[in-house]
Amino acid sequence: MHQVERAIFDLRRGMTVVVIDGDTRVLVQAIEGAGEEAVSRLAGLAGDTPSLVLSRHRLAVLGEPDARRLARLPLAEGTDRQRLVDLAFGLAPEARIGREALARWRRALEPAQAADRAALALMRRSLLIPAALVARVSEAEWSAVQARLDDGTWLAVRADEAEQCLEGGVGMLKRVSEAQIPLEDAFDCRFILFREPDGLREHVAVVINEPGQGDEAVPLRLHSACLTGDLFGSLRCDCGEQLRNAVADIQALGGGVLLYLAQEGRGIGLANKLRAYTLQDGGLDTLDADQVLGFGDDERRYGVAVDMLDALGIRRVQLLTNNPGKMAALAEGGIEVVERQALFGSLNDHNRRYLSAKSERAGHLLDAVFTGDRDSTG
Ligand SMILES: Nc1nc2c(ncn2[C@@H]2O[C@H](COP(=O)(O)OP(=O)(O)OP(=O)(O)O)[C@@H](O)[C@H]2O)c(=O)[nH]1
Ligand SMILES: [Zn+2]
Repeated sequence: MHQVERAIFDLRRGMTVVVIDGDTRVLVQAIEGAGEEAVSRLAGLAGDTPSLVLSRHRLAVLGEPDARRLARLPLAEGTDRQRLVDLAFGLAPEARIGREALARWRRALEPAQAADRAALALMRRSLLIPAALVARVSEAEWSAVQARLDDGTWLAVRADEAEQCLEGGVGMLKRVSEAQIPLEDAFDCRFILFREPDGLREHVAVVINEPGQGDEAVPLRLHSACLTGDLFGSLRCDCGEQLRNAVADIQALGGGVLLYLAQEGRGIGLANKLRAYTLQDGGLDTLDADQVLGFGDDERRYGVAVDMLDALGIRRVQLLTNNPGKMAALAEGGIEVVERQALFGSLNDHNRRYLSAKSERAGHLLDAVFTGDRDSTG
């Protein structure tokens, strides 16, 4: 897996990576940051016309009615950067590209192969826009490509290994360091840092009052990182308030655990969350904005949370959340969710639309926020 992690750094820097699947060798480049000449440059290096690998969410935005899987869109020679953006993550593709032309693009779609799936997995793990420029290396160009691999200019990764990178080595989380950190609302707190084996993400368990000694369900909060809300008190969401309320609630319950998970922007990363905010300012809601960028409603996975609970010896929990998806994910991971306790922030003019989309479209249990009955639990 070592090569995969290095490939992620290369892709984030805008470099080309080679994905190998048996006899198929594919040059891969992130769409984000691709220059004006990216398509013709990659065509020259590979000796073949590049394609664009798009997620099923983005394909649905392009009007593909039956988009269940990712697919590969062969690009015309000389496709410029603006057209790449129009296809990969731009707003209103039909208006930009034209109805007929877009239908032609859709008819040209080809099923994705292992190297294409690998390319998209690498983009997601890299927290880049989930679209990849790919080009099959021709026989004629293979020796030139091989020379760049041999001299260390480029890296090669195996498609099957790259495809697995989204799992991030679940089950191999490293417990790295810890310290006592008294908080305003909970004096006896221990912060324990866990690192994913590929070194890309770190998560923190905040253990309040050393719970989990008996059979009692442990009060637990899973909190996904939100830099803007947690740190700056952004009014666009309710995260900062939820974070502080969770600490106070766990303290009031006698102690428990807060897992602070590196899942910024429901797993799409801060760069993409800021892009999504700008799309929301143009009229989209929180879910549609993510879809325009090629993401699903919620890109989070909770395997690391289950691993952290395992490391802390916690099997039964009282979960502080309004999100049924978190309860289901823990149950799937073998953690018994004995009870749920609601946890609210305040409603304001800036987060009303965000919270109503979560309530109406994503099934979050937020009725009490809108009726003002903030004490209710479910
Ligand atoms: N993509 C995206 N992410 C957002 C937006 N607003 C907030 N977030 C992220 O949404 C996540 C919210 O995390 P949580 O509060 O733990 O989870 P939740 O799904 O709201 O569920 P509960 O709070 O447990 O009820 C954080 O990662 C935020 O960064 C948005 O408009 N778009
Ligand atoms: Zn937030």
